[in-house]
Amino acid sequence: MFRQEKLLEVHNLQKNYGKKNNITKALKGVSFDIFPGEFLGIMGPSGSGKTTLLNCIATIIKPTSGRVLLNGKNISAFDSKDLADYRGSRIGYLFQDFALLDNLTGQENILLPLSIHGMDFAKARTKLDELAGFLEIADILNKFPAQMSGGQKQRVAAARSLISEPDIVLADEPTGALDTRSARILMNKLTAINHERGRTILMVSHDPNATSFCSRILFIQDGVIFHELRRQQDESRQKFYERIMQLMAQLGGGSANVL
Ligand SMILES: Nc1ncnc2c1ncn2[C@@H]1O[C@H](COP(=O)(O)OP(=O)(O)OP(=O)(O)O)[C@@H](O)[C@H]1O
Repeated sequence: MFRQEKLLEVHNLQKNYGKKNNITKALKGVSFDIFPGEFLGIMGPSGSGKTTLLNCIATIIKPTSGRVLLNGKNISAFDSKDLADYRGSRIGYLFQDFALLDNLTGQENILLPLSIHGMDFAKARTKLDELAGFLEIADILNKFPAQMSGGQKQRVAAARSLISEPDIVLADEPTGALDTRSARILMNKLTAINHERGRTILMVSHDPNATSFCSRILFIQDGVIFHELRRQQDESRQKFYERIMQLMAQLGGGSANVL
């Protein structure tokens, strides 16, 4: 029988902050797999460990114990060259607050990772033009972040996260700083990146409107994954949203309609 290879494996990840009498156990043994082409959401309330989990996968922070494997390779065993390649090319990162450099234009922000990791200029230019068209940011490429709307900034950040054609895009509350309309535009773009381009996405969010775009959602609370929801084939986003809300009703309230 055909068995799909796992793209990313998270094995029993634990992360403690602080020392001795003042320890916060942010992750208490988190395990899951991501398959190529998935759009996986991680949902959980504030302080449940979502950003900690994403930052361990991105190697921004070091887990206390446990392993993360990309294409079967343990990322904590990478030498400095493999680690630079992993951070620079194999993963793309989308932050809630965009993390654009204020003194660089949109285009310069997008191309920055490539100039650090040395992609061929002509290839980068072609890729930039293609992404700018797709993300509808072609007319703001020469603007500075202060001259862009929140939605435009996040689409520039999305282009930056995709320019190196990473194996996986890690998104941390990418709609958190956006109004409802900009959030929906961004989520539609991320969905198209996933559906039409087959790019794998791991997105953490506490917002059911955002995660209703995902194909599967893991729920985390107090550093532990406790439930999984899978979007059925042909299930509408409204129906999936309602199932997310039903589950969340056990933890708190919410609105019955997608935004
Ligand atoms: N650098 C740190 N030092 C100490 N404790 C931390 C640190 N970073 C996070 N924590 C704690 O770890 C726990 C998990 O935090 P984390 O930021 O991963 O949660 P989150 O689910 O992303 O929350 P939010 O949705 O509010 O961003 C929280 O109790 C938090 O206070």
